[in-house]
Amino acid sequence: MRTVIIGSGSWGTALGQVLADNQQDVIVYGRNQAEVSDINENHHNTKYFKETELNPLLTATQDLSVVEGADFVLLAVPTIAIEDMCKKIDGYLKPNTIVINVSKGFHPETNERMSDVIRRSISSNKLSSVVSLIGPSHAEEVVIRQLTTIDAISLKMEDAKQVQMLFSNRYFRIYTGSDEIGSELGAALKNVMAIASGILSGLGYQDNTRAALITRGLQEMVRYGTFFGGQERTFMGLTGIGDLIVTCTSKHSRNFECGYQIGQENTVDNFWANNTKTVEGVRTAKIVHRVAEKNHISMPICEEVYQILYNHKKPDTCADSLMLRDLKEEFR
Ligand SMILES: NC(=O)C1=CN([C@@H]2O[C@H](COP(=O)(O)OP(=O)(O)OC[C@H]3O[C@@H](n4cnc5c(N)ncnc54)[C@H](OP(=O)(O)O)[C@@H]3O)[C@@H](O)[C@H]2O)C=CC1
Ligand SMILES: O=C(CO)COP(=O)(O)O
Repeated sequence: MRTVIIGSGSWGTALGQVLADNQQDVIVYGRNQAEVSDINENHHNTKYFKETELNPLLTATQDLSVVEGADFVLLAVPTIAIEDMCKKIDGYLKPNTIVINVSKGFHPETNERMSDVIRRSISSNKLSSVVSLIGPSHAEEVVIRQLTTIDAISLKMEDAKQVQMLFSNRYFRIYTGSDEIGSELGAALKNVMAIASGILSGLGYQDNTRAALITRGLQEMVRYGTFFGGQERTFMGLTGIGDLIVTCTSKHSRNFECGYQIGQENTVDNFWANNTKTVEGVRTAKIVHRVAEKNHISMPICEEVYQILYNHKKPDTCADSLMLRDLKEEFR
């Protein structure tokens, strides 16, 4: 069985190494010459992992035709690039390919979940199913083989099980599930909560505040996710509370880091001027704002993040906005 990973960034490289550790036939496609050479010649991906030495069995290429004949194709590019990438690889795919999604967020214009984008953008005869591999998993820790557990979610359980077998090993354990809506919505929304958690930390708020944020953030995720058909119990698992905890509390989270900078500087201006990293929660906040408003879903924390990011609301006024809200506005 052959796997091609599309994207030589942090997550593509770390997941490639898991498969190399499992002695699977795997290769990473990257558009960036420096990253590809670094992997092939130095067994490093210095841009993302500094000194960490990669498994020498992991190789990379800049030739997209490598996708031809692959049994598994894993898309490790940001949400904004998924549709375009699916269209580029479609011609190379063989029938019944399992496409693995790891991106967390929505299509920037249509608001679709990633599995829907992939199903729409790849010819149906080429696709066995989409399996989303999501859960609490910072690439920086997976690449140094920290114990990690995530979910393989698919509408086709036999494909989820194949992905489970492919990736599982002594430091990387995969569980399976079928609640695609609840899992993908949880993984997308937790990024907005991680920005909120970073903002509050940057403003100087401590442990009580973070616990409140995580708990009330989870309530918002459940409210939003169940409105669209996700199952409440999914949010108590790895793609919900698990991913929420890891990103709201970790220095590795780019969403947390983005929020932290905004909170410390008490303005969003430098973030907009200088950010070059993949911070998925920023666009997700805008989509959640639009969708929640249209459907009358109460999302007070997400709304504050949106107001800070897009309407220049001062971060230090947001605590009052949340804490002094009408007490009658109480959702369990
Ligand atoms: N990093 C992590 O710990 C985790 C990430 N994820 C999710 O995985 C997804 C990918 O993130 P991650 O690997 O971290 O991101 P990175 O920014 O580390 O890497 C993104 C990769 O995609 C490439 N890329 C970016 N834009 C395009 C494009 N338009 N066309 C083709 N290639 C493109 C980049 O190339 P270049 O270097 O040339 O810009 C880079 O190789 C995100 O949705 C993220 O939320 C999920 C779990 C963990
Ligand atoms: O999703 C992640 C870990 O599970 C990565 O989080 P960030 O995108 O915030 O770095």
